[in-house]
Amino acid sequence: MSKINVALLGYGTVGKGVYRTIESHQDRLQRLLGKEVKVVAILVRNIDKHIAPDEHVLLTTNYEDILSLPELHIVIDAIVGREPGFSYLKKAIDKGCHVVTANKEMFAFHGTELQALALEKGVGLGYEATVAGGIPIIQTIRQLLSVNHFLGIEAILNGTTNFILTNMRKLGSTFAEALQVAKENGYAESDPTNDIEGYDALYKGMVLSQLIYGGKPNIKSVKRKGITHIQPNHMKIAEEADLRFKHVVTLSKSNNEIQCKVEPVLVPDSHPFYQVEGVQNSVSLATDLLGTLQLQGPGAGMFPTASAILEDIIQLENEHKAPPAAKDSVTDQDALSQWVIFGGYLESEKLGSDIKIIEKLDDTAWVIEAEYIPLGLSHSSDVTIYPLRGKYERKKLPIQV
Ligand SMILES: NC(=O)C1=CN([C@@H]2O[C@H](COP(=O)(O)OP(=O)(O)OC[C@H]3O[C@@H](n4cnc5c(N)ncnc54)[C@H](OP(=O)(O)O)[C@@H]3O)[C@@H](O)[C@H]2O)C=CC1
Ligand SMILES: N[C@@H](CC=O)C(=O)O
Repeated sequence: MSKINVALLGYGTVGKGVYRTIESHQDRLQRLLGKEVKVVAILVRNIDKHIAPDEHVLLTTNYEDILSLPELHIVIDAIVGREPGFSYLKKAIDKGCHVVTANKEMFAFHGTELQALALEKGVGLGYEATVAGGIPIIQTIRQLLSVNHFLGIEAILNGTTNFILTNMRKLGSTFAEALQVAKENGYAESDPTNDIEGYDALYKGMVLSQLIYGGKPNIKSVKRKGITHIQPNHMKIAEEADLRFKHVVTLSKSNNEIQCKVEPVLVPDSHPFYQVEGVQNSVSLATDLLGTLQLQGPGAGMFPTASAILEDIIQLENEHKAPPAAKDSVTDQDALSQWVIFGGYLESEKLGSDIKIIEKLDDTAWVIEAEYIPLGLSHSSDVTIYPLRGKYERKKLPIQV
């Protein structure tokens, strides 16, 4: 069985989650892709902290070792920060690899350039894991965008802050205690300032903005506030009035300007975010046709993030499947098996024995079935041939020519 060779950049919470999921879901992946998916190399920063999970996996701190692998198909970015992630993915795309990233900071700033490069090189680029952890938000928005116009988004996009707010309120934890558990659970960024001061949520908002509005908000005009100043006694008073603190990203566009806010807000028990607890994220998408769609699910952590990355791998592998091998035949219609021929008088000698007449529609129109249309017929000036999509159901008895 042929293989899809994968390199993992980063072997922390996300990298390990991806490795383990590829191992545990190998049979399923093989059924879906018809190929074995194999992690062949892992890049880390500090090699002394790690052991290769398998003797056949190259564990290295040198990206060039990975780029020089002769057979490499997919590079997954699960490292931290804008650089070196951006440069690494550019090199992977240049080499002809598909790339998948979970690195939202890098993608928020360099996503458009990477997408253009991937398009130019004919490779795939997946970034489902950059926003809202395991929620398939990127796919959902892409699908909706084909018909809907987006009026705005309201979302809880950071699992760590929602987890901290929940634990402080429900368990009476201090801020520091709740953050410590979020770190231990693998939810927090390697520098948790990104979570608690709202940078991570802002990066995710930027990724969504680029997808929905084709541009990003002006960073200088974005109101970004974290959760560090929320006082426990304010939480208590709010709770008694059935109000809860939620850290919310709001995205909209008016007068051709994209507005983005990241801030703690209070929601009443009638609001959909009221029950969004712990590491959950929630995204409320307001559209012109569908109305408002609400998605909710785990926003951080090892396996929800691995799920998003694996979804990307499956999708881009299927999108970039090699086309079926060309036949020796002569027209570009040869993948089709049925055609409708209009015009002229169809003579059996013109057709040849490989062509079956399915039905005569009238004196000048015929439904036929064949592997391909012979050149003589397709170049004949008195006939027009249309490929038939789907399977034609015969209405009358077949007619002999
Ligand atoms: N944790 C989560 O729930 C989610 C995280 N993400 C994103 O995924 C990425 C990874 O997150 P996470 O796994 O939590 O982070 P971790 O801190 O757990 O792991 C980061 C890994 O990347 C490696 N690394 C970092 N910088 C470099 C570098 N310059 N060169 C080589 N290796 C490097 C580290 O190596 P070493 O171990 O040697 O230090 C480590 O193995 C981040 O961009 C994050 O924002 C996205 C969605 C969810
Ligand atoms: N630190 C992030 C991880 C996922 O993106 C979060 O808590 O949401």
